[in-house]
Amino acid sequence: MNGLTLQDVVLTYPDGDRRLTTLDRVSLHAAPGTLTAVVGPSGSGKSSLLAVAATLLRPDSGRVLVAGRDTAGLSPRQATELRRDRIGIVFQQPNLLASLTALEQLQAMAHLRGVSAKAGLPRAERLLASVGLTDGRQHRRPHQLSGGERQRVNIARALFAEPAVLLVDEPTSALDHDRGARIVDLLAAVTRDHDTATVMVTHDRGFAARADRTLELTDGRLS
Ligand SMILES: Nc1ncnc2c1ncn2[C@@H]1O[C@H](COP(=O)(O)OP(=O)(O)OP(=O)(O)O)[C@@H](O)[C@H]1O
Repeated sequence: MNGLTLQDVVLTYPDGDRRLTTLDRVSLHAAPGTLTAVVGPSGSGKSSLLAVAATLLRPDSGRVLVAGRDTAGLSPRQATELRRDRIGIVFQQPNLLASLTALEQLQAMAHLRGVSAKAGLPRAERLLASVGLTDGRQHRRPHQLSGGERQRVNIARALFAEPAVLLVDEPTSALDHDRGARIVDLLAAVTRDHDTATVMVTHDRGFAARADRTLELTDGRLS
């Protein structure tokens, strides 16, 4: 199955001499071209869910399939390659490099993949234009951009490798309500345009309602 699939995922953390169950038999399927919001309060396991989906954490049991590929048997190197090629990740705080312009942030992604920055330029320009970064703003460094614009660069950068799966952690936390709503709408649009299986975690129900569907995470259980 394409997209992202979690089957009966259990994740525990050590907690003194016991273990704390953070994800409790979580199953979900995110199809290509759909935006799924996972909403839940602080501590419900949202970041842990994304870390497991990103193959950054290995679950205690259950399966994680990325673009149809079972991630269980992957070596660390194969998991790194899968993340680089198939998974885009948008963190809460845009972790952009302070010294690079918006365009250069994307060109650096080309470089990471063994493509020259010059060869990556047209794609970088197209992607930035598609998230609304035009009129010279693509040549600005992060401190010369607004919080919403920085998040747009972050999203464009995550799309650079044409990922099958896009994982988004609280993309609106640094933004006021209107800018946050526009970022969620942008995520819905890029999800359709790039046919990504997008999972966005948020504690904000209003933003979650703008997604194609909303799932609730409560104490590690998804419903
Ligand atoms: N490395 C860790 N070791 C032990 N416990 C952890 C670890 N990381 C998270 N936890 C615990 O797992 C639970 C879920 O944490 P998680 O960060 O996934 O929640 P969250 O829903 O993303 O919260 P928030 O909205 O506050 O970011 C919490 O009880 C947290 O204390």
